[in-house]
Amino acid sequence: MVKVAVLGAAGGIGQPLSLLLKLNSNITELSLFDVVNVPGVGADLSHINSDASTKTFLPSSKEDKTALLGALKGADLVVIPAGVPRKPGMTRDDLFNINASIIKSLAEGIAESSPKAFVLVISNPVNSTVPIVAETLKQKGVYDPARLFGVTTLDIVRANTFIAQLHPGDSKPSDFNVNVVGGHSGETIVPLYSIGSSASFYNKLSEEQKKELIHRVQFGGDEVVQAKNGAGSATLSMAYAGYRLAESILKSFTSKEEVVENTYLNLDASIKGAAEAKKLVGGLEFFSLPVKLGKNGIEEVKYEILTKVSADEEKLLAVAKEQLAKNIEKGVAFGK
Ligand SMILES: NC(=O)c1ccc[n+]([C@@H]2O[C@H](COP(=O)([O-])OP(=O)(O)OC[C@H]3O[C@@H](n4cnc5c(N)ncnc54)[C@H](O)[C@@H]3O)[C@@H](O)[C@H]2O)c1
Ligand SMILES: O=C(O)C[C@H](O)C(=O)O
Repeated sequence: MVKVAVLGAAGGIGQPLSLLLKLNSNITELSLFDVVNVPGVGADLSHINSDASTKTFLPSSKEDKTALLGALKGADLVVIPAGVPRKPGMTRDDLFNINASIIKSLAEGIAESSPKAFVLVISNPVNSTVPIVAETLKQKGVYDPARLFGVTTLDIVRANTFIAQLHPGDSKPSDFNVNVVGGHSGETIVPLYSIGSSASFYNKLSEEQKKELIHRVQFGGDEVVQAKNGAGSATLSMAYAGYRLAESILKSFTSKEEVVENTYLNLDASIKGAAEAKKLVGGLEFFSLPVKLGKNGIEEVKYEILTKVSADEEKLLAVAKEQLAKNIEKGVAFGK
C-alpha cells in the first residue's frame, strides 16, 4: 500500500504530475489537494482504469485545515508543486514572499498528519523553500533529513537534452545522465559535463560552445518563461522530472540494484557521506548531489563526484556556493 499526496494538484505542474502518478502501479492511493479546482481534476483522473484510487481535498475557507490534514493522513510520499510561478523579468527569488508562507503552512500540515512521509519540494525558490520545510519540521520535532528532497531533476533532464542537441546523429538525450549539482536557480546550477559518459561529447565542443551549453542549463527555465510569455513557467517537463524522482524513490523500496538520483538535500551528519560533502562545499547546509535511495529515504550522499571536477567547474562551484549561502540563510531565517 503506497499513498502519494500532491499539494497543488490542480496547477500547471500538479495536473500532469498527478496523471503520471495515477499510472504508476506501485501507488495504491493518490490524494489530491489544492485551494482551487481540484474536484474536477480528481473526477477526470478517476476515470482512468489504472489501479490507484483518487481522492480530492479542497478547503472550504482559508481557515479550514481539515482538507489538508485529510489529504496528508497516512501519506508515504508528498509532492509539493503548490505556489506561484515566474513571469518574464522575474527571478525565482522574487517568488519567495508568496511561496515561503504557502510552503510553511503545508509543512505544518505534514508535521501533523504525515510526519514520516518523504517530502519532495518543487515550489520555487527551491534553494530557500527546502530549508523552510526543514526548519518547520524541526520545530515540530518530526524532522528526518533523509526524507526531505528538493527537486532539481529538471536541471539534469535539460542537461541531457541540450548536450544531445549539439551532437545530432552521434547521440540521443537518453544516452546521458549528466550530474548537475549545487542548487536550482541560475548560477547555483552547476552541470558537471566533464565527468562520466558526457565527458567525451563535451570535450569535442569549442570553448564558446561549452560556455553556451552551461549557460543554457543554468538559465533553461528562462527559455520556457519567455516562450510562455506571462502564462507561467515549465510545467510538462517539470511534471516529467518530478515524476522521475518520485518513481525512483518508490522503485528503491524493492529494487535489488542501487537507485541513485540527484536531489537538493540537507547535508546533515546523520546521513552517510553528508559530513564529507559538507566539507567539500564550504560548510553549506544544503546542496544538490547524487544520493543513493532506499526505503528509509536518502541512504548515502555520493560526495566523491566533487573531488573529480575540472578547474572550470571548480570556478562555477565557487560562484554557486556564494549565492546558495544567501538563499539558504533566507529560507532558514523564514522557517524559524
Ligand atoms: N523545482 C523545479 O524545477 C520547478 C520547475 C517548474 C516550476 N517550479 C515551481 O513550481 C511552482 C508551481 O508552478 P506551476 O506552474 O504548477 O504553478 P500554477 O500556478 O500553475 O499552479 C500552482 C498551484 O498551486 C496551488 N496553490 C496555491 N496555494 C496553495 C496552497 N496553499 N495549498 C495548495 N495549493 C496551492 C494553486 O491553486 C495552483 O493550482 C512554482 O513555484 C514554480 O516556480 C519548480
Ligand atoms: O524557471 C522557473 O521559474 C521554473 C523552474 O524552476 C524551471 O527551472 O523551469
